[in-house]
Amino acid sequence: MVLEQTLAVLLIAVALWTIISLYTKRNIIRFGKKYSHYTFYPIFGHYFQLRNKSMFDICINEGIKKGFPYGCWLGHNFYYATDDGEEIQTILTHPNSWQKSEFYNTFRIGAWNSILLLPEKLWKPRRKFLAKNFSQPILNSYVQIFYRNSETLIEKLKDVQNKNLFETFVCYAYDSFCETMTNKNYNIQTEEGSEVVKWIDHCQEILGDNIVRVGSGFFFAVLFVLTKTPKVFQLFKSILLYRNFTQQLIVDREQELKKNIDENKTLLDSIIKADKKLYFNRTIINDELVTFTFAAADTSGNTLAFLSTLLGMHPNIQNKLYEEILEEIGPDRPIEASNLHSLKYTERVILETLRLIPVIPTVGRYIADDIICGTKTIPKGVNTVLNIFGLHRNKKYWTDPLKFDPDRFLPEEIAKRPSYCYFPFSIGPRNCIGKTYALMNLKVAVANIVRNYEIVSNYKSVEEIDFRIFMTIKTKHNLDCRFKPRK
Ligand code: HEM
Repeated sequence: MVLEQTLAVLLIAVALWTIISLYTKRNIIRFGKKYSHYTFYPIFGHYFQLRNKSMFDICINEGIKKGFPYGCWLGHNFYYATDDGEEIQTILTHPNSWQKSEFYNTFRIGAWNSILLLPEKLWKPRRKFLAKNFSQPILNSYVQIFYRNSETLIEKLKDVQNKNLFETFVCYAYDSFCETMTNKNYNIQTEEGSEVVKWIDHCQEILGDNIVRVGSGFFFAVLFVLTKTPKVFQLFKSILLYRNFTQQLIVDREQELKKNIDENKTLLDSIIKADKKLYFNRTIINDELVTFTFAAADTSGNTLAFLSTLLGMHPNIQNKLYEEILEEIGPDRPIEASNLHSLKYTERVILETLRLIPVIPTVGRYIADDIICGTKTIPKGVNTVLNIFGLHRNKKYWTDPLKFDPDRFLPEEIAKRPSYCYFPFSIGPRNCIGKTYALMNLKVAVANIVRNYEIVSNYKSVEEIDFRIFMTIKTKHNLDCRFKPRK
């Protein structure tokens, strides 16, 4: 009797929730009809049609196959995906879209309270405070750290051959970033530390493969926990191990600061010493460090793996790059901050890599109030998926988009196209805080790799590369990319 009554109450509650939710979302349902290709079921949305699809399928492949813009319902959350530059620019710079799309909530499992996810009011002071640590003189002082770690990378590349390419480069990026944070080298490239990279990759793979199950709302997330318990266990284990690693960085640095109270050199120092209104406990400091280490290292490391492969596929571009590096720096001189500005071709190669394979392929914003985009009004409550990957390959803006051509970034070529067709670091208030840091780090690594190795790859086209994504982009297979010592 009690069971029957409980079930009846539950059913009534679900029915009521469904009716209220559908009523409050009636504008979105009307809007969504124009863009979705599947039948919408109350409670489930497009769960049945999409549940086995990965994040890459949903955010990118669906749009490529069926055309952008398109929409889908994950439970009662509607997602609108676009690859139109003007729309993307309007949304990213609009005051009604400060908040991140619902799918970012999956990131909360690892870092609840970081700059990436904070609501506008809390985000503003934190961003202002953190941005001070990215001034040009501070970044210049990091170049010797990048260079020292790139020397270790050169050694590691001797025996990387095809396998673990992402791991090798991401480890380099972790070593660099952790040292700029703590003034200490964690030897992630050479010691057991590379486990850190495996844990974070594991989390991305599980979440990327199960995004529909995890991102369709509370009921489906519970269903995911119940039906995929071993995966959930692995996910939480990896997150915990990763958080322990970043926690150790904080403890180590705090001890250093106790020995020398005047020291205040790094971003982590300023977070540790910050006004307690910004970072009021150790958990929040760790949330920030989890976000920063991941945002800095996974992005830069994956970009280096793709850039090397693209150079291997294009020997002419590689030779031109090699000539610039020999001319501007020489075959074995240490790379210094003053060298970086003159590496113009190197910069074009990096920018073109980030066009063809943007390491953060989509960003998302929640529409807090109606936004007018040209002739269309995107209603309040829509989650947008702003498809940087699609934008960077959109034929409306790029001729022969799959061709790797760094000269697209010559100043005269940039002037010919609209400013809104290239956003690898996003734009607007919540753009990448580490853009200059990333470009400097990448330049040092690329210059050192190319003057030491000739890179070879057998791919004929980027279409041979099969991608997978969660927050960042990787591949489903090892990349075909080999490094032959130049001397
Ligand atoms: C190739 C390298 C990189 C690329 C392509 C990249 C790209 C991006 C993009 C597209 C966003 C916007 C994300 C969103 O809207 O949800 C972002 C945000 C962010 N990036 Fe980067 N990033 C790179 C490297 C870095 C580095 C080196 C750092 C740190 C030193 C960093 C720290 C961050 C942080 C903290 C945010 C969140 C900013 C905020 O919400 O205020 N990134 N990045």
